[in-house]
Amino acid sequence: MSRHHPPMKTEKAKDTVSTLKRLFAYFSNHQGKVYLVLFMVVCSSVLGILGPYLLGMAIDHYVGSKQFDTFLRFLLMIGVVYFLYSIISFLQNYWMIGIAQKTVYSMRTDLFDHLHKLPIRFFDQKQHGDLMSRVTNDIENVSRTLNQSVIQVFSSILTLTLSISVMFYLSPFLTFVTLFIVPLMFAGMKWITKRTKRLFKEQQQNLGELNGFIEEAISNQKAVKMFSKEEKVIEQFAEKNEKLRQSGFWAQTYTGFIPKLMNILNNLSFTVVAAVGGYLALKGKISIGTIVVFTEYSRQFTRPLNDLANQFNTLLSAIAGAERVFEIMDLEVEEKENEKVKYEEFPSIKGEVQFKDVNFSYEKGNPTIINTNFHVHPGETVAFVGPTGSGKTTMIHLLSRFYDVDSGVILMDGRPNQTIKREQLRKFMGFVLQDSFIFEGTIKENIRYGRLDATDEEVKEAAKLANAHSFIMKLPDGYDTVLHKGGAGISQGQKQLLSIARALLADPVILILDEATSSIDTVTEVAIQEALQQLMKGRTSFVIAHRLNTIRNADQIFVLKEGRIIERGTHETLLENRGFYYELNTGAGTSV
Ligand SMILES: Nc1ncnc2c1ncn2[C@@H]1O[C@H](COP(=O)(O)OP(=O)(O)OP(=O)(O)O)[C@@H](O)[C@H]1O
Repeated sequence: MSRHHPPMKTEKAKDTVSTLKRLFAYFSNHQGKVYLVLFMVVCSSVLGILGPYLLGMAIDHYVGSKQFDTFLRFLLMIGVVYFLYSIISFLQNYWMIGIAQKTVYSMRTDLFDHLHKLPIRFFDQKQHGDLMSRVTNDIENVSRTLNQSVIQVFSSILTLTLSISVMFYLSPFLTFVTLFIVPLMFAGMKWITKRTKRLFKEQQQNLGELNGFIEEAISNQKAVKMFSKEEKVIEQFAEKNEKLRQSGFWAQTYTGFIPKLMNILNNLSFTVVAAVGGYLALKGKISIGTIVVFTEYSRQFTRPLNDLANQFNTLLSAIAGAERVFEIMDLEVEEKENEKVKYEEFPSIKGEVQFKDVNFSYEKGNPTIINTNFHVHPGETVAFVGPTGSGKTTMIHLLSRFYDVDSGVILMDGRPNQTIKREQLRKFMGFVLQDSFIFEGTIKENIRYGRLDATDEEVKEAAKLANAHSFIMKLPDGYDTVLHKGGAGISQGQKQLLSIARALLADPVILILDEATSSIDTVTEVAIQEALQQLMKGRTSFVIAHRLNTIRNADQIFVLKEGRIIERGTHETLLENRGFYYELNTGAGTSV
């Protein structure tokens, strides 16, 4: 079956407010701590404002009235204020990191859980690297922002409000002079952020695409080498890498403008405040202490604006990341499609399967399975044969409800399969697929995957029935030999024997078998054939058959062509008919 990658769509501008709301909803699970952190932020902001104010008072007492004692008392107070400020700042960050980590932990769990409930259709269409990028990069982005930015944004807003209030109290005129840079800042920031939001999203999208490509290139290394496509792959990689470089370059360049712009405005504000303040002091309108408070605040006050501007970008990229995460979480889960259906409990089934007028298409207007009818009795073996693309794998997809029919019905023991929960349905089914699924773990664990509560003895029993025991015993650690992902280190045939053992252990009522096409040495081939006979015994078996032996033993053969069953019968009757099946067998047509 081929995997289809639709071209990446350019993403629409999304709803920032609702994304933020959803992010905050995650916070509400830790309400107590959030309030505590907010309280601390208030304390640290007040202390941060108090420091310069006290410094101004100290200077006025010293310079103005030469009261050295009071001056010293003020200095001591300043020391205490800054000490408390540091302690509280540390604690607020400590608590915030705790909240942030728990929040992203929940998001990651929710996303991963949701991914597992999504229909196969989604995975068939989505680039895996892009998904990986959402589970890792995007969540990491959110995590980083929550760790650092949220507190900064809050404390910046508070500091701004407080410092402006104190400035007004001290000298409204000088406050207006200080505030003249604010509109300049906003105008500059707006100009920059308008570009950066789009660029950040582009950068993340390009990163997702590149990751997808890398994942594919690495997992298909053999094929790449076999077809000598290294250069082509490197070329494609370079193209995607270049795209990422460009979007990264522009996103970072524009972001880099922000601190520079702030710096210029900062210095400008400082100069103006010093000049106008000095003039007012000379005129006796304000004290030297007030100028000190203003110059301190003008920095205090541009710093939070500065921080806000810096954090704004981090926030934007985190919001873009969160949006991408929520996008996946909003996709409909498999079961939800049929919320209206009343599910029936099925303790067991006999294995009778019926297709009634089944029609199905992956894409509208392009039917893949057309008007299909058949009836399979419990314990029968059915072989699907037909040229490539004729719909054999799709039949398996429908049987296992990876996809649901568009019209018609599939009956299991006489009941529509859509009234059986997928999870339960798949418990009745066992799968032995072309690409034997081997994960990193011991042989024992790999076989036990079929039924997790099986004892060691049962695992061994299944391996014996599957003709796998003897090769396992020849491995250095026997059943405890560790296999690597994909089963590197053991042969194709041995992998198949393991997956047969796994299926035997699961003891399904219905067996789905996608026979491997790869040729295997005769001894292993015989072992596999025997093991399969053992496995199919007494079960309803659906086989995408490639081996003549399997086809010959089938009770019913369905010959598929372009989504229709065009012939059906046993091997002998079909050969006698001298139709399409006969052509396939004699090699006149496409091979089976
Ligand atoms: N996920 C999918 N999305 C869209 N079209 C698909 C998808 N999977 C398969 N198809 C298309 O449906 C048709 C039937 O595919 P299917 O995989 O069932 O064929 P097959 O008989 O199993 O072929 P093969 O012997 O090559 O595995 C093909 O035209 C294929 O391109």
